Amino acid sequence: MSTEGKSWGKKEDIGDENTEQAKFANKDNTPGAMHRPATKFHNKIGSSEFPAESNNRYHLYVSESCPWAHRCHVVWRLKSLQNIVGLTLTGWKLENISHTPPFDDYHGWDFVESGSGSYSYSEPNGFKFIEDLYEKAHPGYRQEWESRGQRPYYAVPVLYDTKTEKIVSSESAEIIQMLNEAFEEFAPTTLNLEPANLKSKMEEVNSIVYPTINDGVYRCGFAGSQQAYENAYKSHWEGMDKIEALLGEQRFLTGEEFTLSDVRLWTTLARYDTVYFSHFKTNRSMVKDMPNLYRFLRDVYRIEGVKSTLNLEWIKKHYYWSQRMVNPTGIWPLGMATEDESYWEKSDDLPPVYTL
Ligand SMILES: N[C@@H](CCC(=O)N[C@@H](CS)C(=O)NCC(=O)O)C(=O)O
Repeated sequence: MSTEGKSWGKKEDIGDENTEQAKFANKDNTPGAMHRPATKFHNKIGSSEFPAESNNRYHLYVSESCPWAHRCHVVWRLKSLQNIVGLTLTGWKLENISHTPPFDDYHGWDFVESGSGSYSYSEPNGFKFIEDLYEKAHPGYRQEWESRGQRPYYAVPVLYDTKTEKIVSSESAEIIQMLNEAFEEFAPTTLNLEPANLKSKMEEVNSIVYPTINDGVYRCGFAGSQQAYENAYKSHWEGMDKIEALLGEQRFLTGEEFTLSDVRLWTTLARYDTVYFSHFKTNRSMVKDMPNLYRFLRDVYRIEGVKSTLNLEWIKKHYYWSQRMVNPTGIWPLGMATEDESYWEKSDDLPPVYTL
């Protein structure tokens, strides 16, 4: 049976903006290669429509399961924006994902069972599903996708403006930059995760990490043909080996300083041994068997605040249960090494980089 064409996304959805998807788009033309659709909203905090303000005018919607959204949660926490930018964690399910119409039963992330963690979260803007947010901010959003025969892309993270009821951005790479710098005048920390002198090095490592690792694991897992999977797997492991070697020479991706690039790598690695190794068939090695990646994983985990953003149970349930095109039974596995605390903390770890 041919599985051709059952992968996610079409090449023409990549968009022509200067976004990550466009810059690092999957160049594989093999039928069945995955092409992540472009996110639609790319406004900036600090513009006349969206001036920097505190008091939760802006609200961040993230899923604890999603690695892109997790980036934002980590930066929000490290920048101590708890009383400045609101936060809602979605539930873990994405129900009724389908690649073929009709898409009527697909509503995206829900707020029925809200996120876990040591502080409480709520959905203050009256949305039941993330679909409600997208439709409120951009009426006709569903229709725009359905008219092209596609499932509406209800991506998280979303940075939402409660005043204008518009989406500022739905692109994690841009949201983490804004969280890092746009609320500086209100933020109780001087931590800068994108120092000017490291920007070009950051871009250099992002250009490896995004296509081969962050999106790379999805290119393996969502491949719709054997050939597309094999191409994605090869490129993924070229990237992993490069980063393993780099982290053998220095503590973080750009040297000794922890930056947004490290956050971006970390949220993928944190899911690796639980999910990607088996569910996405990236199974050459586990992170725990790659000494430098594993050291990095544990090192970042020990930065104060990071641990509280990691919800492994919801990560596991989300992928294995929601992605029925990959795992039709929806059964999630038991017995993960990552569920043991000793996986994350070892006595010979380096001292934490930051204590907030
Ligand atoms: N380029 C986006 C990717 C976000 C993304 O694809 N999020 C997935 C979850 S991992 C999502 O929300 N999917 C919902 C959908 O496909 O409707 C970003 O980095 O923010």
